Amino acid sequence: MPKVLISDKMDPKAAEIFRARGVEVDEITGKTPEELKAIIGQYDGLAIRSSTKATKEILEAATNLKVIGRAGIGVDNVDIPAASAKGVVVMNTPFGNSITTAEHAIALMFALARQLPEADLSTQAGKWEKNRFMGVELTGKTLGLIGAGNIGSIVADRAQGLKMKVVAFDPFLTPERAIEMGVEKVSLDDLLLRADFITLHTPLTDQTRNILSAENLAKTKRGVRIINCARGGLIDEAALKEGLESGHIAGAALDVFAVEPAKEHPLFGTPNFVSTPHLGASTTEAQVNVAIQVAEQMADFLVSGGVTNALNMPSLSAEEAPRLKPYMALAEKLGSLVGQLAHGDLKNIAIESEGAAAELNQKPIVGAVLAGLMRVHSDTVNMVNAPFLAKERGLDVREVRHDREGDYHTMVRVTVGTAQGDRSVAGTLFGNAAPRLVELFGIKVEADLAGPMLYIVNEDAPGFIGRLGTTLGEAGVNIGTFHLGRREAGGEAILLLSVDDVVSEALLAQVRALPGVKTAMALTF
Ligand SMILES: NC(=O)C1=CN([C@@H]2O[C@H](COP(=O)(O)OP(=O)(O)OC[C@H]3O[C@@H](n4cnc5c(N)ncnc54)[C@H](O)[C@@H]3O)[C@@H](O)[C@H]2O)C=CC1
Ligand SMILES: O=C(O)C(=O)COP(=O)(O)O
Repeated sequence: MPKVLISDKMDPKAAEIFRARGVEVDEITGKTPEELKAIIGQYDGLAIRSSTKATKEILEAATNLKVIGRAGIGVDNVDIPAASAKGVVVMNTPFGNSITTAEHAIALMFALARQLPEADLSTQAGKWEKNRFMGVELTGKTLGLIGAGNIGSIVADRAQGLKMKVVAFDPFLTPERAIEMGVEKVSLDDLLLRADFITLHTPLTDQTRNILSAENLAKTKRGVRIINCARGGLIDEAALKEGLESGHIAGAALDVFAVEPAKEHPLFGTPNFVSTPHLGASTTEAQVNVAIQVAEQMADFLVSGGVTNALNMPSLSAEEAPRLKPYMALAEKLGSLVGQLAHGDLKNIAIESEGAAAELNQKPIVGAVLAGLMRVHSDTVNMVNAPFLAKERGLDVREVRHDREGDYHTMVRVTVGTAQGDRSVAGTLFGNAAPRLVELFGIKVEADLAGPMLYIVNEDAPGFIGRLGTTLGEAGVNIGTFHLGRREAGGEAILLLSVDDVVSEALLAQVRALPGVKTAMALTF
């Protein structure tokens, strides 16, 4: 039974769902990194919010871990490259708390416009300072949106309801989407110059870190009010404090800080500064949403291999997973075969499907081919990290789905571009289940790809098979299966033998020395 650790406070629905789906679950929150490291090895899944940091060190200790589920959106607390390198799927719940977070940004905007926290404090202190708190209207003001994704677009919609003009800076925002959202797409400089309020809604990445730097804050309009419900680290906090103190910035509201928990902070006590302790996602509705979603997604993956909302792997529904499983085995074997046979740098790879295979989700098939191919270079490659490694190596990957009916009811073909030209292998499923190689470099063969194998290209001539059998027999190598293919009689022949033990280099040298042998290689599957 798979076992999951919930290491951050989560709605009880998550544990309920895990148990109902046959997943064992422990809820242990508040552990230090050292304590987490000591126990993580027992778990197949780790369910987190923003407090747990899934660092490289934690991942190294996570010897059984298959999936990390983030009950929320931001995954900057997960070392995704390290997880990918270890073949751990990382999932989030991209929509469950977006309305709630957008509403928090709007709430903070009002808090700044009308100085609500200070007014509340003063009133409850019995001061009745009616003349101290002079606010500003939102109607007619310009809201500068940095990041116009899910949350940013909900904020834009609500702000338009408040009759604000919204300008947005987001390099990935298309002009069409900007029109649909009713916002004006602008440059960052333009936004800084024009916005009365600025709200941040980007993930924390190398590109967004310090996006409101001291230099950029200096470009803002005098009297600007700034809201950050995205991530600490997007704003230079020291420069923000200076701006508030000089009066250039009329107000700032932070829900997030560069270092959390922020129990002490230079900004605390600064005039016109409002803060909340990372409450953006903290509503009953959002927490129920993300708890249900993360548990369903993780259980799908651990129980049936379904993949939803993964950040480092293509999606695969729980219904598709069983049908795709034999195809993934076939794809991986074909990838492995070309990886072992093709020499030198591969520049491109095409994965073609026809018949029943063409009707399936191609992404997992492509992922499995790449995993097979890349595993030749590294043991730690799997479906999760293979596409990243392929990209890193500059491999151009193409997927093609054919409508045509071929010789087989289902077929997957893998073609790699090598210095010697294109090399292609193809396979089918017997009985919709058993992977079988049917074509190797243009020659029809029929072979299982399993265990240690010997691959030989030779000139088709009488007596060769006998001599090969004797050589292997004398070396004590037992032949399991024997597959022969040739282009034409007397031409080039291909032999694929499954053998009981890995063929040694010394024996390979003997095989290569047999008359007519052009190539001899040991393969493993
Ligand atoms: N305070 C809280 O409790 C919560 C905070 N968040 C934070 O909000 C962030 C945004 O969430 P979503 O809108 O759902 O994400 P999203 O992925 O839908 O949108 C992010 C947007 O940022 C844009 N972006 C990326 N790089 C950019 C750059 N260099 N400059 C400008 N824009 C850039 C993207 O194009 C995208 O449109 C999350 O990554 C998370 O860190 C999310 C939920 C709760
Ligand atoms: O979903 C997000 O990105 C959040 O920042 C919410 O964080 P939390 O789950 O409340 O710790």
